[in-house]
Amino acid sequence: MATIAGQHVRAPPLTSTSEQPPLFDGTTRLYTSYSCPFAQRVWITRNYKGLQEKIKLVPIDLQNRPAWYKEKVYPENKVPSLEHNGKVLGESLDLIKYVDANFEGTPLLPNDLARKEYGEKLLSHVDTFVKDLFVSLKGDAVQQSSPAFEFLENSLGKFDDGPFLLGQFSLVDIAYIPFVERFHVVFAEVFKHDITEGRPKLGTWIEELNKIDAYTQTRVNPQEIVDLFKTRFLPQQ
Ligand SMILES: N[C@@H](CCC(=O)N[C@@H](CS)C(=O)NCC(=O)O)C(=O)O
Repeated sequence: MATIAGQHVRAPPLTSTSEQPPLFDGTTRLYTSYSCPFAQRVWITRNYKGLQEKIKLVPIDLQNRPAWYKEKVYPENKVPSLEHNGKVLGESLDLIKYVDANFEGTPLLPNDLARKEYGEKLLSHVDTFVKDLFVSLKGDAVQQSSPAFEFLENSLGKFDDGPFLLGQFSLVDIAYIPFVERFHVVFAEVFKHDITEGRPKLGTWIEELNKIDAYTQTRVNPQEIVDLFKTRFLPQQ
C-alpha cells in the first residue's frame, strides 16, 4: 500500500454494495476490520513477518457488511478470516499460529521448551484476561481490572532477557496488545487512570511495542476507541 509521510494509507472497507473479491483465485486474503482487536492480531503477525505482498488485506465494514461475506466466504460472519490454499479459516489465536507456521519470515514462537510452555499458558489465559477487563467496566473498573494487569506485570518478570512476555517479541505479545492498547486509552481518558502506574514492566512493554512498526501501523485512533467504548461498553459514563 502506498505511503504518505510514513503513514500507510488504509484501503476503504468493503460495504454491502461492494463487489466480492474473487474467491480461491490463488490470492491469500485476510478479511479484517481496522477496529477489531482480534483481527489486529493477525494483521500484526502478517506485517511483522513481512508478508504484506503475500497476504492481501480485505477490510470489511462490520456495520454495513456485504451479504456475500457470510454467504460465500465465512459463514461465522466474523473477522478475522484467512483465505489460503482453497480454504477459509477463522479464529484469531489459531490464525496467528497458522500464519507463523505456514508462511516465511521471522518465527514468532520460541524454540526452547520452557518458553514454549509458558507461551502456551499465556495464550490459553488471554480469553480470560480479556473477559476480566470487560467485566471490570461494569463495576469499579480501576479496582476490578487490577488483578488482570498485575497478572501481566508478573508475567513480564518471567524472562528477563528482553521486555516482552517471552523475553523476545512473540505471538504472545501479539495476542495481548490489541486489548491492552484499548484499555490503556480508555482508562486514561475515561477514568483518568494510568494502567502502567506502579507497573514498570507493563510500561516498558507498551513502550517497546510502540517501537515496532508492524504493530504501530495497526493502531486504532484513540478517540475512536473512547467513542466506541462509551457507546458500547460504558453507556453510563
Ligand atoms: N473468537 C474470535 C472473535 C472474533 C470477533 O468477535 N470479531 C468481531 C469483530 S471484533 C466480529 O466479527 N463481530 C461481528 C459479529 O459478531 O457479528 C476470534 O478470536 O477471531
